[in-house]
Amino acid sequence: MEQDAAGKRPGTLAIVGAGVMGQTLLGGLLRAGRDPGSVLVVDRRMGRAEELHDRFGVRVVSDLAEVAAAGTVLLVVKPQDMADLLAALREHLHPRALVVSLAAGTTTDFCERHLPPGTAVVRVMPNTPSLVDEGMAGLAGGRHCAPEDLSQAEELLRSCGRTVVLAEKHLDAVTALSGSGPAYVFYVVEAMVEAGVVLGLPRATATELVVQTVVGAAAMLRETGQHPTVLREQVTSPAGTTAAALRQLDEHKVRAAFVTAVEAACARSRQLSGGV
Ligand SMILES: NC(=O)C1=CN([C@@H]2O[C@H](COP(=O)(O)OP(=O)(O)OC[C@H]3O[C@@H](n4cnc5c(N)ncnc54)[C@H](O)[C@@H]3O)[C@@H](O)[C@H]2O)C=CC1
Ligand SMILES: O=C(O)[C@@H]1CCC=N1
Repeated sequence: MEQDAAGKRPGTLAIVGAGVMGQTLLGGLLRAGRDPGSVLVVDRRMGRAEELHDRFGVRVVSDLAEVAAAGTVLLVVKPQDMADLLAALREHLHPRALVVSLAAGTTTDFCERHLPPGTAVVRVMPNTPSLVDEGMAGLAGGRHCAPEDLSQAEELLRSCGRTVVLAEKHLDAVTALSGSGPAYVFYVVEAMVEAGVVLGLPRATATELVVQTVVGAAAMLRETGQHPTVLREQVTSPAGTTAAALRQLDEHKVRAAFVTAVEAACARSRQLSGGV
């Protein structure tokens, strides 16, 4: 966001937390053309931060005081670490800083209560396919967040995938669906590969068959725009093999299991807002 001359938001971006998601976002931002010199990475594990310096050429520090130079601060630590981080960050935040939190279950209200009054906060729920620029992120702005702040956060996340802006009350559902979603897909892939091995296929062949099937099915969903039910019916010949398999999935209540699993993830996201 462009501010008046007296209070321009600095262009430097700080990523606090260089774990799985921090590295994923960093990679996406650099692939999208961001200058490594404009990115500062902070992690309390110095060894980890050094790895990222060697790999990406970004500046890496362990001292939160350095974040004061950054106009945009991405918080990518575990939800349980957020309260301590926010308390430590408070005195080091640039007065015009935009804070973008990626912590599951952590509300903008929680962040705002720990930060200087009036701080613009955006809550984001990304997912790991950002690693291959196929991420999906849901975003919601906090109380002091201007439309320009939200656009700035969206632009950051668009460097590695798609974005959707929605009311914060929906972010626990987003967390349960697309945040955790890649794990459900990997779980299904694991189960299908195991089935192939049971049927006597070499594991590598089973894996190739399943991975390409999942990629192909996902591409069909996106490219045809057809409803999944229609696409499923196209595969299901009367009295054929697919019908025999789907009957077993229904008998084992797999569809219902998915609904209750996603509900459990959503409930857990809500619980995390209490810091537990
Ligand atoms: N892994 C995933 O699929 C997704 C994770 N998230 C969210 O992203 C956040 C990070 O998750 P991961 O990257 O998986 O965790 P992680 O454990 O891999 O990384 C967290 C990093 O934060 C660092 N850290 C913790 N406290 C710190 C502090 N006070 N100062 C500096 N560094 C600190 C840790 O040393 C660690 O390197 C979580 O809040 C999670 O809910 C969101 C969407 C997807
Ligand atoms: O499992 C978790 O808590 C995080 C949030 C979404 C994906 N991983």
